[in-house]
Amino acid sequence: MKKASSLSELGFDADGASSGFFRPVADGTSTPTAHRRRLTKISVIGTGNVGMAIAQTILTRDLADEIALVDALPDKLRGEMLDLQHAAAFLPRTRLVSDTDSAVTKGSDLVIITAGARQIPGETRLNLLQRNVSLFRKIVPAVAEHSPEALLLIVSNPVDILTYVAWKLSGFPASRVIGSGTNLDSSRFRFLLAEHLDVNAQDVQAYMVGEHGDSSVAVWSSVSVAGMPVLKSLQQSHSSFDEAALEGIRRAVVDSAYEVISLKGYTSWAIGYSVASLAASLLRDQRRIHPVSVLAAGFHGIADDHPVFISLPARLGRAGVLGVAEMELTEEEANKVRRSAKTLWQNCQLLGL
Ligand SMILES: NC(=O)C1=CN([C@@H]2O[C@H](COP(=O)(O)OP(=O)(O)OC[C@H]3O[C@@H](n4cnc5c(N)ncnc54)[C@H](O)[C@@H]3O)[C@@H](O)[C@H]2O)C=CC1
Ligand SMILES: CC(=O)C(=O)O
Repeated sequence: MKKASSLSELGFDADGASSGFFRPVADGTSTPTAHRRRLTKISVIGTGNVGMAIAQTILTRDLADEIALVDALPDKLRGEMLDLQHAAAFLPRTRLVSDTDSAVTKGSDLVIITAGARQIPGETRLNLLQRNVSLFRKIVPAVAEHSPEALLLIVSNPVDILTYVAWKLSGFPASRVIGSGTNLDSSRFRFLLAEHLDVNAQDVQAYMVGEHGDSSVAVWSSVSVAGMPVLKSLQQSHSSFDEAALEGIRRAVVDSAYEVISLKGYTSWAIGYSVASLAASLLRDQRRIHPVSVLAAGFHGIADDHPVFISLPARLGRAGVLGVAEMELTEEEANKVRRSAKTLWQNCQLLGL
């Protein structure tokens, strides 16, 4: 049975401020609507494991005045909203709304899409393509209509292809359509290196670029700690850091997602933090550099007429992607990025968008 979740649903005055508990100052200027600043609204489409980890992290980081949640399952959706609302006494004030109708997202500054099928153990991200493209055909045009000025942040997998799909279906400029990409893979890479070097992962500069998935590329040539190139010193001190060892570490980064999925059924906490950090950089105009999925045509020899989204380090701010770093890659690294881009581009062409 649906129970009321607010006093107004129980028939009480909708506006507590008019209850007589507070009165405007004598000249009447302190009404509840006076000097209202523009509020920041974030919408999360899909309130499964990933969507809720993102919503929860955004709440604790105080990134939005309003969060709108959308899912196809009404009971689960309402349950998730209420559960978060009940933490109100411990969190910054954030209005939470939810609906199965994406009209609830109207006027969003940032729309994060996590809806869709996820991998079962052993499945690759690319296996999800057809199911999730069908969902995106329903979701993206509607959210774009409700929030024509929003930034779109895509998380559902395969994230690079779905970012392309969202770009096409929304009609938004590429600077406002971003895939969470290898921001997460790069954190996994930094974690492994930080453990080995016994330093804080935040002090390890290291990027995974290319596809968020099996063909992601570890940019060893750019790994540094305290401004010192890590690869050179590792190779000088341990002869075991040969090509095979480096590929083994890259593979460990890729496999870490599969391991978590085989152990708990899905990944959620790390992607929650990853996406919240992207939301902060975007909405707070931080101009931080994140490896995210961006329109990469023309970079690293990817053909200008191959519109494909893959991860490269990008400068993010309130307008979205403010620029893509012209990162120095070795010839081998650039070749791998081009190969990934070609495979993803071929997949995108088959969609006929
Ligand atoms: N890019 C990345 O780094 C990561 C991406 N993912 C991807 O995120 C996606 C979600 O994963 P989980 O949350 O674990 O899955 P989940 O199954 O827990 O949640 C998916 C949610 O989407 C909802 N949904 C389905 N159709 C919908 C529609 N038309 N409108 C609104 N909601 C709808 C479902 O009801 C469900 O609640 C998957 O595609 C997964 O592969 C997961 C982790 C990391
Ligand atoms: C599932 C997924 O894409 C990840 O955790 O990397």
